[in-house]
Amino acid sequence: MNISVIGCGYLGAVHAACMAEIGHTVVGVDVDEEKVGLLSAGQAPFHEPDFEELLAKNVDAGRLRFTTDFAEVADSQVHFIGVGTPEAADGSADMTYMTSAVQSLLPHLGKAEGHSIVVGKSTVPVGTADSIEDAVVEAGGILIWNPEFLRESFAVQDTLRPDRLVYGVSKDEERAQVSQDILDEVYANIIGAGVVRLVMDFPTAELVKVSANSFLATKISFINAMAEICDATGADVTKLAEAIGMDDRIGKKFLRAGIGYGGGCLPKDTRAFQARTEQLGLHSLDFLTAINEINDRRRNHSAELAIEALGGDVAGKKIAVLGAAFKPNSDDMRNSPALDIAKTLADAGATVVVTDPAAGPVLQRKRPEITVAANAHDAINNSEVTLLLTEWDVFKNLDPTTLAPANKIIIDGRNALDPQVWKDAGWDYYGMGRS
Ligand SMILES: NC(=O)c1ccc[n+]([C@@H]2O[C@H](COP(=O)([O-])OP(=O)(O)OC[C@H]3O[C@@H](n4cnc5c(N)ncnc54)[C@H](O)[C@@H]3O)[C@@H](O)[C@H]2O)c1
Ligand SMILES: O=c1ccn([C@@H]2O[C@H](COP(=O)(O)OP(=O)(O)O[C@H]3O[C@H](CO)[C@@H](O)[C@H](O)[C@H]3O)[C@@H](O)[C@H]2O)c(=O)[nH]1
Repeated sequence: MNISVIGCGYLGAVHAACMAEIGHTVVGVDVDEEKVGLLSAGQAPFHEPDFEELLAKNVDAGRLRFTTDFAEVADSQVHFIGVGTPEAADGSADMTYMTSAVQSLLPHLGKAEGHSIVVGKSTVPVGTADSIEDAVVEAGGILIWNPEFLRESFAVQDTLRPDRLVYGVSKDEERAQVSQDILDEVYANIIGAGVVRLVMDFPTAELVKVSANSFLATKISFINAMAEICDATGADVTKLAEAIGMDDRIGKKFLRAGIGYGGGCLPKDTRAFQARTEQLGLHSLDFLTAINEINDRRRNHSAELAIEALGGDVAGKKIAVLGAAFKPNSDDMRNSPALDIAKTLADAGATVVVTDPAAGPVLQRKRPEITVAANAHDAINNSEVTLLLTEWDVFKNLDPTTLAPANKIIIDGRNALDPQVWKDAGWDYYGMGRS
C-alpha cells in the first residue's frame, strides 16, 4: 500500500521505516530540510537502536523516501500524522504543528485510488480528533486515531511488535468500518503476529495515551517519594521496590527510584493532560501537581548532594557528570534530568565535564559552552565528585579501581551501581534512597 508519514522525528521516522519494512511504499514528509536530507541518504538524525539499518535498507530498496513537498503524498491512500505536540508556556499542548500539518495535507486528500485515510498518531488533548474530523471529511478523507506507545531506545521493536494497537474511530459507522479495515490492512503483518487491536471512540483512544503516560509518571514519582522516606529512615528503596513489585497487582516495572523522569513525553504529557482536564472544568488530575513536584525535587536533591559532598561550595571545582541523554541507548536530551542537574551545578560555579556515549557528540556540536569528555575515564580524571545520571551499560560496568579522581565520591542518580564494589574500592557511595 502507498503510505505517507507526516512529521519525521523520533516517532515518524521510525514509523515510516517500519511501515516500509513490513512491505509498504512509504513517503515521509517533514518541514525540516536538514532532517529530510539525512533521512533520504539513509542516515538516522538521532540515535535509536536498529533504526539506521532499517532506514538505509528500505531507502536502498526504493520502498522509502523523504521529502519536504506535501504534493508527494497525493498517491498515498493512508496518511499518518506524527508531528510534535510540545509543551506551550502554560503547560498545555502546543497544537500549532498539528494544525499546520493537517492544513497542508487536506488539499492532497482524495487523489489516490480508493479511500483516503488520515491516521493521527501524535499525542493530543482529548477532543482533538472530534475537532479535526469535519475538515478531513470535507476534503475527501476519513479520520482514525491510532496513538503511539513506543519507548525511545526500543522504538523499532515497539513499532513492529507493540503491546497493543489502539484505534479511535468515527461515530459514523461506515467511516469507522472503512478506516478500521484499511488500518488492519496496513498493520496486517503486526496483527498477524498476534498483537491485540482495540477499537473505541475518538476521545477514549486519545485518553488511553495520556492516561498511560500519567500512570507511568505516577509510578515513578511514587517510588521516588518512597526513596525520600527511605533516606530519612535508613531504609533501602531498591529492596522495597523489589518486594512490592513481586505483588503482581503492583508489578516490577517503572519502580526504579532515582533522579526522576524526563524526555519528550512523560513531563509534557502529564502537564498537558492536567491542563486539558482543567479546561474541562475538572480537578480530577490535581494530584499530578504533586507527581511533577516530586519529580523536580529529585533533580534538585542530587545536585544538592554533590554540593554538600564538597562542603557547600563547588566554585571552580571539577565535577564529572556521566550521562546527558534522558535515558540510556538514546541521544535525546529533551527535558533530560542529567543535563538539568549538570546545569544546576555549572550555575553554582562548578567546572562540569559531561560524558555520554551517544548524546556527548550532539551536545558538543549544539552546546559548545558545555565541556564534553570523550569517555568516563577522562571525565572522572581529577574530578572532585562524580555523578552517574544516565545508566548506560558502559557506566554501570566501570571498574572503580581504574579511575583517577581527585576525590573518590560517587553519586549514583539511577541506583545503577553495586554500592559494595565502589565502597570496597575506597569510594564514598551515595545512592537514591539507599545510602
Ligand atoms: N518520541 C516518542 O517516543 C513518542 C512516542 C509516542 C508518541 N509521541 C508523540 O508523537 C509526536 C511526535 O513526537 P516526536 O518525539 O517524534 O517529536 P519530534 O520533535 O522528534 O518530531 C516532530 C517532527 O515533526 C516535524 N514537523 C513539525 N511541523 C510539521 C509540519 N507542519 N509538517 C511536517 N512535519 C512537521 C518536525 O520538523 C519534526 O521533525 C508527539 O505528539 C509526541 O508526544 C512520541
Ligand atoms: O522506573 C523508572 C522508569 C523510567 N524512569 C525514567 O522515566 C523516563 C521515561 O522513560 P521511558 O518511559 O522508558 O521513556 P520514553 O521513551 O519517554 O517513553 C514514554 O513516553 C512515550 C511517549 O509518549 C510513550 O510512548 C512510552 O510508552 C512511555 O514509556 C526516563 O527519564 C527514565 O529514566 C525512571 O526514572 N524510573
